[in-house]
Amino acid sequence: MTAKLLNGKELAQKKREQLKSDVEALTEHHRQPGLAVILVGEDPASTTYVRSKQKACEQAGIYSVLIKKDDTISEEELLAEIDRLNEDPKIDGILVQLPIPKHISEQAVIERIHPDKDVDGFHPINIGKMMTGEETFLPCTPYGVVEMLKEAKIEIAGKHAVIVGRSNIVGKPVGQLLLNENATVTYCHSRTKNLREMTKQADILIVAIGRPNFIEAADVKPGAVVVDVGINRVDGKLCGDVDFEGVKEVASHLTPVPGGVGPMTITMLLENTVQSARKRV
Ligand SMILES: NC(=O)C1=CN([C@@H]2O[C@H](COP(=O)(O)OP(=O)(O)OC[C@H]3O[C@@H](n4cnc5c(N)ncnc54)[C@H](OP(=O)(O)O)[C@@H]3O)[C@@H](O)[C@H]2O)C=CC1
Ligand SMILES: Nc1nc(=O)c2c([nH]1)NC[C@@H]1CN(c3ccc(C(=O)N[C@@H](CCC(=O)O)C(=O)O)cc3)C=[N+]21
Ligand SMILES: [Mg+2]
Repeated sequence: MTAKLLNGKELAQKKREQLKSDVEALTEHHRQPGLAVILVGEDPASTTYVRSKQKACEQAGIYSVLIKKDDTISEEELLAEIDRLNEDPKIDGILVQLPIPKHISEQAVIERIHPDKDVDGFHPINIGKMMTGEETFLPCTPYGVVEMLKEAKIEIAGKHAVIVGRSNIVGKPVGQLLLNENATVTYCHSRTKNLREMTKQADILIVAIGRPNFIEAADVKPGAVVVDVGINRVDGKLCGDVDFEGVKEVASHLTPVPGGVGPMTITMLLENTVQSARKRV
């Protein structure tokens, strides 16, 4: 068996074309959507991601500002910057690139962003709305994963989804979104016993741990849908948390890294920004 590729890059491109015309219409009739990205420090991976977000905004016609801060910035100064953007009428979305330096509270920063400009979907109010199924900004990576499954017409309702990883930005919310779509959800993490027995029971397996090639063919049920969220650099090359070559022989569908979930994350950020602009007019 050879898995069908879930091509995130292609779907991301298609969605960005649609967004581009939505942005044109908004700009013409109301106002150009705007995104502010705050980057603290000079971590090379973060710098690269932020650059791709900016490039994507530019291509879609979204106004974007990058606010670069030294990694010695105080929490107070960073919060004051967020206050300023909360008030700025040109800005519909605010994103603080994570991780941030340890002397600044991540929770304080996330909670300072006005929930109506929280295009990452990380604010507790928006997380609460996601849990109760109210309309809100959905976290970009989980949102992108669900969009990819829907595009491929993969049935979610009634399926057993196993999530490996329970971070606030990926694992927990992706499980919640799949639950909202009526999947039966199991979470696995670093304290899970017999993890590889669990993953073998998944109809839909989502892996987000940051361990290169952790999930192997023997951990996957034949015919399962496998979504690899992991981004790892090994000898200067990108790879996921799933052993692509092995798993593609047992899975029915599989995301590549790069070109899978990553480009969808950025596209859903653009979507959330446009959604925010629309609500503001
Ligand atoms: N493609 C994309 O758009 C995105 C990709 N990523 C990538 O996804 C990966 C995960 O990111 P993120 O969620 O932020 O990571 P975190 O480091 O915040 O969380 C990792 C999670 O994986 C669990 N874990 C770690 N090692 C193991 C193990 N050996 N067995 C079982 N569980 C384990 C941890 O368990 P515990 O809670 O018990 O510690 C934790 O829940 C990274 O590679 C990251 O780069 C992240 C965001 C977006
Ligand atoms: N506030 C905040 N919001 C985030 O959404 C956020 C964050 N902080 N911190 C870091 C993680 C990681 N993340 C990625 C986005 C795009 C790709 C992506 O485009 N990946 C490409 C490859 C990129 C490359 O070549 O390095 C791909 O998979 O094809 C990856 C990872 C968003 N994150
Ligand atoms: Mg994390």
